Amino acid sequence: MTDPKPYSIRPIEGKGLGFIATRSIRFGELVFSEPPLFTLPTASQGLSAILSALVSKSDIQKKQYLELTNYQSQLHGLHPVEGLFFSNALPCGNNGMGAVAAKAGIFLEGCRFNSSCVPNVGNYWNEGRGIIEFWALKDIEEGEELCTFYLVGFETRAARRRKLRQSWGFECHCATCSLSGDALKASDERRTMLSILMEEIGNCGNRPGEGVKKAKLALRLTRAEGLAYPVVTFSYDAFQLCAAVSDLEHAKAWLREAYSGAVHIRGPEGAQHYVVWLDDIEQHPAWGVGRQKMTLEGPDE
Ligand SMILES: C[S@@+](CC[C@H](N)C(=O)[O-])C[C@H]1O[C@@H](n2cnc3c(N)ncnc32)[C@H](O)[C@@H]1O
Repeated sequence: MTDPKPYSIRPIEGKGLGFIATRSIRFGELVFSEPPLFTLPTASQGLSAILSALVSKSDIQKKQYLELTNYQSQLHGLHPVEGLFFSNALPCGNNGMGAVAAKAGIFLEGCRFNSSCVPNVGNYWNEGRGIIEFWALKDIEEGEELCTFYLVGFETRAARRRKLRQSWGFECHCATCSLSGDALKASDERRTMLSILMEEIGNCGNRPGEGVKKAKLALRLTRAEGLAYPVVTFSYDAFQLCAAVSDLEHAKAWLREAYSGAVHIRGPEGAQHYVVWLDDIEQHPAWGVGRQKMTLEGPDE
């Protein structure tokens, strides 16, 4: 029988432990899922709450917790048990929506993912099942390291490296951070532009045509940068702009695009939010809010 896990967790030079693909993994495949050892609400993650959560765990689980990587204690002078929590806890909720998750959890395997600024794996908290899922964000070859992205948003290499150094204590040498010369300049420019576009699209409610054009540019830049997860956000933005001016054909096309992106990076359950509107777009809260009827643009072929 073949090992159902498409990865092994092993030492990676300069990074401690990490995930290595033990076979090729397809874009959109579930790499694995895991229940938390425990979760804690964002508002109550102090030492006593962590100790209370650990008290009911088995000796093996406590040992595994204590064996996780702790860089926060040294960086911020925290008690080891607290440092371990803040070094490893993953957000449980508000997946990719920008807001702070309501809780964070410890996952004895999932906390071993290292970071890359061009991640090939994305984490998704499945609230209904109470598990975290890790989805392949691109085709991955056997032997490749599987990495998530510790940051959110779009920043230049200098800004990303500064944050990763300050918060996680390492210097990032991922494929994007290792670029130099014109290639690095182009990557930094794309990410800076993506950050500007993200804000501008949000302010385009009264200029929907301009907003959709900006979303299309953002999608081209996103793909050029090798990022999968922003496709859903920008497609959904374009959908809402089309829905606001009652452009059914293009609203539908954009919603399909957002749904297909979400299925790949969060699986069918995680994409439900998008599919529920497909047959009933006129019921979406954005439908017709612009009052004026207009015909905008659909996604690029
Ligand atoms: C949540 S842990 C990830 C798993 C960790 N490698 C381990 O052995 O448990 C975060 C730590 O992993 C290391 N790390 C993560 N991504 C890295 C990267 N791209 N390069 C070097 N070290 C990295 C850093 O030490 C960081 O503080």
